[in-house]
Amino acid sequence: MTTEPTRQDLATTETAGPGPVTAGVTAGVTAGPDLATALGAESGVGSGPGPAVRIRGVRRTFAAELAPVRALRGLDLDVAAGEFIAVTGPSGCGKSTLLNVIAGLDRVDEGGVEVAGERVDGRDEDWLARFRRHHIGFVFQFFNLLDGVSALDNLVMPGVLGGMRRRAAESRARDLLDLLGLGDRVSQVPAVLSGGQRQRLAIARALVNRPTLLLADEPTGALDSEGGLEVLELFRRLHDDGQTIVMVTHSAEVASGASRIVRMRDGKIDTP
Ligand SMILES: Nc1ncnc2c1ncn2[C@@H]1O[C@H](COP(=O)(O)OP(=O)(O)OP(=O)(O)O)[C@@H](O)[C@H]1O
Repeated sequence: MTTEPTRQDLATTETAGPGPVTAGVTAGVTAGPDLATALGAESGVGSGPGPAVRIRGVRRTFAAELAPVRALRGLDLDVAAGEFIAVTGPSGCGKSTLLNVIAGLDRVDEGGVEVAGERVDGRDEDWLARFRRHHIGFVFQFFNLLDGVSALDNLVMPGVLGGMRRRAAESRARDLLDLLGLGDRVSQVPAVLSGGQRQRLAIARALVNRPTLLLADEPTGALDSEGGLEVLELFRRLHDDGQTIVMVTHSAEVASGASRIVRMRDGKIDTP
């Protein structure tokens, strides 16, 4: 049976704070004082006094041929607004499922998920699609870019879908491409870009609608070490400018660039 915790259940539980930044890296991404402006006023703010993400008692079990797979087993997690957390843990411990649940891409069987002060679990698909458009930027391991269209249009399309007029979306897209060191690539298709450039393009796309929360599932997993460090450096800049980021990674080096490392084991948080 599914049990629904009330908003009060979620709100009355303790909130974890951000930890120290543990490491720094350098890479060839264009630095710029305008990044905070480009991100916009909504970035990094859980649009309310509470944490950006608040998860309580979440369970998610998948049907499987042999036996049900208990991917999340009563998981609790808080992410403060402006935090950059790295989620690590062995293969199959539930990291991607956790991201999907935060984004409302997967449902929960039990427990509660709040993002930017809004209850996400138990919503219908239309509500979730709208919510994601305004609050969530998702970065995937294999980029998930539109192959047949230019770098610019890869950004303009989600901007227009997010409610911007085409001209405004184009202007925002150009700004982001400039800031992420892709200003000379606007009319190129993803296929001619390097892996690192494709991932930067995917990050730019995720930022178009000024998301409250940037979620990244193994964003450096398909890149060589230089490309991976570039992406990490970019995340650190975004974090410095107030962007809240939850990143899943297998790499200890990449994880050490986050402001807090959260370890998962057997569908739960191992280190709160
Ligand atoms: N849609 C699904 N249907 C069935 N089982 C699933 C589904 N999604 C995930 N699982 C299972 O749930 C468990 C957790 O999967 P998840 O992808 O969240 O783990 P992970 O920690 O991200 O793993 P990895 O590090 O290998 O990517 C795994 O055993 C996986 O096979």
